[in-house]
Amino acid sequence: MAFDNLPPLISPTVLVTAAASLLLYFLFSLLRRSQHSALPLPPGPPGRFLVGNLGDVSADHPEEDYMRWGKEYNSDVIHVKVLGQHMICLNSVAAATEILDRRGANYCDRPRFALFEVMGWGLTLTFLRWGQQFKLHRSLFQKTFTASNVKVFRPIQLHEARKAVVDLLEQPDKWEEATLLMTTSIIFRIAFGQEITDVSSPYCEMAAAANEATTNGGIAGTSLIDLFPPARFLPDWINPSPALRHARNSRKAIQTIHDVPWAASLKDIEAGTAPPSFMRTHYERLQESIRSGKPIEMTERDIKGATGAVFIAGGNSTWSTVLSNLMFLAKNPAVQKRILEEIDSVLGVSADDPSSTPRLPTFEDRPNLPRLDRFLQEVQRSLPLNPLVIPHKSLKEDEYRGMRIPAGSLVLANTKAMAADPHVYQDPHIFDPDRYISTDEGGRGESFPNGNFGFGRRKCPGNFLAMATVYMFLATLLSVYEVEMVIGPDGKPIEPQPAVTIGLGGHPAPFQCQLRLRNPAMAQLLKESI
Ligand code: HEM
Repeated sequence: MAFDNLPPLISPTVLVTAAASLLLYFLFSLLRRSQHSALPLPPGPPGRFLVGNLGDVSADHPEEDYMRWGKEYNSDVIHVKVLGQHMICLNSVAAATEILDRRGANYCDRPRFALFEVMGWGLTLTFLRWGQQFKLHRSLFQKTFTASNVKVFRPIQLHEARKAVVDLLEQPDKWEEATLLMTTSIIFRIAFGQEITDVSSPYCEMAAAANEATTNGGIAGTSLIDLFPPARFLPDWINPSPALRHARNSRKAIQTIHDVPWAASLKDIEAGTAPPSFMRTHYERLQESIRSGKPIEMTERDIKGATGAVFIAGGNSTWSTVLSNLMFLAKNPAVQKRILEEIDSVLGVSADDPSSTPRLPTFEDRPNLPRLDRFLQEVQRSLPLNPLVIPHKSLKEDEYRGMRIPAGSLVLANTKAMAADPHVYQDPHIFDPDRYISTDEGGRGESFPNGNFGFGRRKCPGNFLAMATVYMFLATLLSVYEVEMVIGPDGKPIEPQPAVTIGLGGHPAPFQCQLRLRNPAMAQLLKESI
C-alpha cells in the first residue's frame, strides 16, 4: 500500500492520537475476535504486534508483493492486515469472479476515501460507500452507458477521432497532445455537452488541473488520512501530511471542474441549444419530475457530482489506454503489419488496383476487424493499467474454500497476477494477440483478460464507451499512419518498455514512438471528412 505519506505526518500530536486510536482499535478487535468463525484466514506474511503488515506491502507496486506471496504460500487468495485493517488480495480470475462477481452483493462497498472527500470528490460514484446514494448514482451511469445506449455517442467519437488524426497530419510528433485533446473533448461532450475545439480552450487547463490533482492523490484509500479520517481536521499549523495538504490545495481545481462547464451547459439547456449529454438527460429528467409532481429520487447536486464523475473517471483512463495501444503497436511491428493488412482489406485499399475507391473506417467495421480487436485485448492483458483495480469492501463475514474473509475486509483484485496466470495463458510474458483465436479457427482459444474494468457491482460502467473510443481512434489512425519505434543515436530502434505509473488510474510510463504516413490518399479523404 502507499504509505508514502508516513514520515512527514509523524508529529507528536499525530503520534499520540494515532497510538490512542490503535490501542482502542486493538482492544475492540480482541473483544470481537470471540464472535468470528473458527475458520483460518487466507495465508499471508505474518504481521507484527499492533501494526500488522505495515511496511510489508510496497508503495510503488503492491501487486508484485501479492504475486510473490501467492507463489510463496501457494494460494491465489492472500491476506495481510495493516493497522487492524484486513486486506484480501485475489490473484486469480476464478477467485475474483466467485467472490466479487457471484457474491457481489456482499462485496459492493468501498472503503472510505477520506482524502478524495477533502479534495471535493464527495459525490463521485467511484468513491461512494454502499447505500441509497450509491444505488442512485450507479443507476444514472448504468442507464446511460449500456452497450446499446453508448451508440448514441458514436458521432462524437467518430468526429473527434478523425479530428485528432487530421491534427496529427500537421504535427505527427504531437501524438500525446492530440490524443489527450481527443479523449478530453470526447468526455466533455458526453458529460457536459461542451466541445473543446483546440488546446487553447480554458476547459483544457481546467481538465489538466483536476486530473493532476486527482492522480497525484496516491493510491485511493491508502493514505494515513484514509486509515485515520479524523486527521483530516488537523489544522495546517501542526504540519498535516503532504497528502492532506495536496488534497486541500486541490479543492479549487476540483470545484472548478464541477462548476464552470456545468454553468455553461445550464445556459445552453435553458436556451434549448444544448446537444445531448449525460448532464442534459438527467437534468431534464429532474426538471420534468419537478414539473409533473413525480417523486424525486435525485437532486441537482447528485447530477452535478455524477457529471463530474463521468469526466474524472472517463477522460484520463481512456487516454492512458490509447497511449498504451500506441506503445504496443510500435513495439510489435509484425503484429501491426497484419492489422494494417486487415484494415486495408476492409476499407478497400488496394496497392495493385488504382481504380479502387477506399473509404474511412466506421463503427460498423469493428466486427470485421478481429485482428485489431484481439490486439486491443492483448494490450490490456500485457499492461493492466489498474493492477489492483479499486478496493472493494465486504459487508459481512464470508467463507471461501474453507478460508474466512472477515466483515469489513478490503478486497483487491490483482489483474496483473490474473494476466500472467500460466494456467490460463501459455507463455504469458509473450505479446501474442493470436492467443485468443478460437480453437474452431485453429487457435488456442485463450480467454480475453478479465478485470481491467473491475468486477461485480463496482465494475466500470464506462467500459463500452471507453473501448469504442479506443477502437475508433486506432482504426482511423492506422488507416493513414504506421506507428514505429524511434531510431536512437546508435542507429538502433529504441524499444519501449511497458510500465505503469502509480496513482488513481495508472498511466503508461513515458515512452517514445513516431508516426509514418503510409497512405496519403486516405489522409486526403480524412481531411475532407471533417
Ligand atoms: C479504458 C478506460 C477505462 C478504464 C481502464 C477504466 C477502469 C475502471 C476500473 C478498474 C474501475 C474500478 C472497478 C472496480 O472497482 O471493480 C472503474 C470504475 C469506474 N469507472 Fe471506469 N474505466 C475506464 C473508462 C471509464 C469511462 C469512459 C467512464 C465514464 C463513462 C468510467 C466511469 C467509471 C466509474 C463511474 C467507476 C466507478 C464505479 C463504481 O464505483 O461503482 N470509466 N473503471
